[in-house]
Amino acid sequence: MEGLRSCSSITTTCWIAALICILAAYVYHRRATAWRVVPKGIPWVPTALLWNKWPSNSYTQVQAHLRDFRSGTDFVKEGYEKYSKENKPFLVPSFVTWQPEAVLPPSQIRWLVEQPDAVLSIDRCLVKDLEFLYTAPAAWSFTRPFHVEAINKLRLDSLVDDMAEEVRAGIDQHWGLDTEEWAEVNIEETMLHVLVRITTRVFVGPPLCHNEEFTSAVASFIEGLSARAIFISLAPELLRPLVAWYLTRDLKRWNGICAEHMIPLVEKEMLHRRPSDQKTMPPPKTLLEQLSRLAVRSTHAKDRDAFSLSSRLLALNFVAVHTSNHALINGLVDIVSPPASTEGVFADLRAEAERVSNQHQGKWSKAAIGQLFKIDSALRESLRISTFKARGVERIIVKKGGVVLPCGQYLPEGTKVGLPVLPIHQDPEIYDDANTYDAFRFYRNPKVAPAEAHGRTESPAGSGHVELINTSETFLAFGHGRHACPGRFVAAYELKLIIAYIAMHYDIEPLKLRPENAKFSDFSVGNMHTLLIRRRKVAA
Ligand code: HEM
Repeated sequence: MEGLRSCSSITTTCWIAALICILAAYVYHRRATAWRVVPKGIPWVPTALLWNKWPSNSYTQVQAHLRDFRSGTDFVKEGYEKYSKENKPFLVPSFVTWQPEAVLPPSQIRWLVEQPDAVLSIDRCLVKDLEFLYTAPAAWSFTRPFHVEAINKLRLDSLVDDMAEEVRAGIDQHWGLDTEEWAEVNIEETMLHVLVRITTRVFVGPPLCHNEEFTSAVASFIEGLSARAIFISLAPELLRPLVAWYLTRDLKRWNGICAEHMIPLVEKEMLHRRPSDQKTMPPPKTLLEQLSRLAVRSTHAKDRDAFSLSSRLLALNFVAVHTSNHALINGLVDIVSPPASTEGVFADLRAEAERVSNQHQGKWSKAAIGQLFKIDSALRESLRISTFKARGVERIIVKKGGVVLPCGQYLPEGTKVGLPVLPIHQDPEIYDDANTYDAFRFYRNPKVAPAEAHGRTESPAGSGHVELINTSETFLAFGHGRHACPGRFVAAYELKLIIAYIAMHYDIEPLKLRPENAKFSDFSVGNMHTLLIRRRKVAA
């Protein structure tokens, strides 16, 4: 009897413990998913799901997020035609973050980019999309995002020589010097290493940028981060810390290797660049020097932490190389595929690069790069038509109580908002023959897009050339407004130098068809594209 009673009291205790665990898990889950805000009163795209229902309940929302994996870009295009043209926002699912996004119409671009950070936050968005709190936690331990200021302050004219040297050494190494045999190269893999070379040269300078242990840790971190971020965001909230701990072990190791190399440099910089020293010191050249100089001015210990600064530099390396690599893969493929390949675009770019290089005695400078108008246009056109993400200029509403859009729609705090970037870039009402890659569209056509008049720079021929780095409401590859990509000037220099070098020194077998990119959610990325290349004999 006594035994039975104690057995039943153990069972009761187990039940109570289980109930407490379930309740705790439920509370944790509710709190952890609270950021996934679903605003009310906005139409969803896709409009037709199973049983023709909008994603109005959890089950149909899960379906929508799953369908986004295959059709994310189509959803944005569908919503653009159906709602954006009527100046209305629409809601799309996301397989990557599982947070719906309110896509605002073009008529609200100005409103979006003019909102202060206390209303719409780009940082919250970046941190969530790349799961930076798990993938690069120390990089976000700061009170002020002065890395943007540091990038803006880079004196690129003093870095052109260094960048050109890395372009030459990197491409020679990865594409080879064989002038007899054609070789097959994977653009993504080879260009990643070239871009890591250039970026580390700009970020940390020599000799560290030539240290193999350091650069291979940087490359591994860059290659490994995105996929891990996606897997972490797919994990159930409850298991996420555990999954993230497991998946980020290598990222932490690579971060540690990089930190070991960077911390002594950061500390040395900070030692020598106290505010009182700064007037007498030569201007900083690398991003590490810029960042350290801004860090010592901060009154917050967090901002001056050397490990956090080195992690921030590594995270920036990821942002810089990852985006530039997509731009470069698409740029190269667009240039050597029809219609550009049948129009002799590559030969035109070669002629321009050789002419400009000869005019400047083979020495690249800010002025010389500024004369590569056709290369500039070919790259901008590729970013227009082959934008690697269909939605962009994304922000999270951080204002307590939410915001009211210019159309009167209320969006609660925590809602993610963005713009239909790809549909705008491919809208025939904005760009003539919008679905065709027209390499010299921005070089020759002064009426390319009326809204782009702002910030336009004229080419010597007065052709109304619109520069790669110009952002506008109709060209959003670098975002637009206050948070437009601060690294686009660096990117423009490196991409133009790379295309010029390739055009001058390599033949590329034209492709018969533009190879398809890999598409998932609203992403469209290079799909291990390969090229047949051969070193030219004639080039000096
Ligand atoms: C072709 C190459 C690149 C592309 C297409 C690109 C694109 C973008 C885009 C679309 C944004 C978001 C803008 C917005 O939401 O308004 C952005 C932000 C940013 N980019 Fe780039 N980027 C490129 C290269 C770089 C490079 C080389 C660097 C660093 C040197 C860099 C650093 C950043 C930073 C720090 C931000 C955040 C800006 C902020 O918080 O205000 N990017 N970039």
